[in-house]
Amino acid sequence: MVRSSSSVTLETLSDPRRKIRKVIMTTMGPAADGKLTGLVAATFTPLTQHDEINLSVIGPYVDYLAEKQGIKNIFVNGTTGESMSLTLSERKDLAEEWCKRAKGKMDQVIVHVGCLSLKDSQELARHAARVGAHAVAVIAPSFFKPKTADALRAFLTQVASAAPALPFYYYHIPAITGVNVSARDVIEGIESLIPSFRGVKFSGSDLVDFGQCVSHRPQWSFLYGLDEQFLGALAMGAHGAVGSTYNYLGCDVQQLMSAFEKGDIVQARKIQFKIQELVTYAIKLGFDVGVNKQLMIEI
Ligand SMILES: CC(=O)N[C@H](C=O)[C@@H](O)[C@H](O)[C@H](O)CO
Ligand SMILES: CC(=O)C(=O)O
Repeated sequence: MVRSSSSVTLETLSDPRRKIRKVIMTTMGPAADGKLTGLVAATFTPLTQHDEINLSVIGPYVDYLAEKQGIKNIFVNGTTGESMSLTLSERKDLAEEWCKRAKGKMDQVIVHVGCLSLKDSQELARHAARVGAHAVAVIAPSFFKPKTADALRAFLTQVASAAPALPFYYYHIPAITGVNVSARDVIEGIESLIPSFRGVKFSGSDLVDFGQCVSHRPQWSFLYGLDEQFLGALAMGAHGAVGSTYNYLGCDVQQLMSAFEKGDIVQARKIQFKIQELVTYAIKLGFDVGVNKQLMIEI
């Protein structure tokens, strides 16, 4: 199993030298109707030095995100969480621990349950509902790929049917899945198949597709997933963002959103440029989850 080489440890998460930054809440706070908005941190999976999942870090990790990064929502077992390299039982243990520890501290815990196997995805969706997740998200299967929007909708529909009471999000990440069906095509008529459908975590670079999703159903949540061009997505009407860098740049991006909302585009751009520089630097280091975990430790 290939997993990230560095792990987030209890010590690094509670390092007293870590600068305590002021938590800035923006007007993109929790919506009264439960609509998912604002920043969502895509959490890392803490591992021990022996490559076992390290559940003991999750409690302090939640506190750190809430208190030091102003994060109110988490997306667990996603790309950043290395879900596709974990076993089903590890994913279940992690989902349960995140939900337990986030109770009363986070507004929403979204559990990614996508797998190559439909049955595994359904099992994880049922489990997420049982352990108190607020929502589930599903990525397109990427070995035998759905070639049409219909085929992808059919897969998503069957997963959603295993947890019909939970809000459901499609996780669009074409660069990794190789499934290049536009998100706008995927969401066409999806509410009649998945009544619990609530939006898309959009980790593609195509802002035309993104804009067309937002304009099609502005009442759903369209959350952007390329942290380095979030400002472009905000201009297209993004309701928030899900990303790995919000683990350590949460406060900075809250400021970016506040600046955008106030119309201070120069300030918003300044913060976005900084994030672009950081991501470009990380790419030069061979940006993978291991490098990303290291950034969280060092920043
Ligand atoms: C592939 C991947 O991990 N994407 C993340 C979420 O979708 C992003 O948060 C990126 O880590 C981030 O945009 C930096 O490229
Ligand atoms: C960024 C994100 O959403 C993920 O890691 O799944």
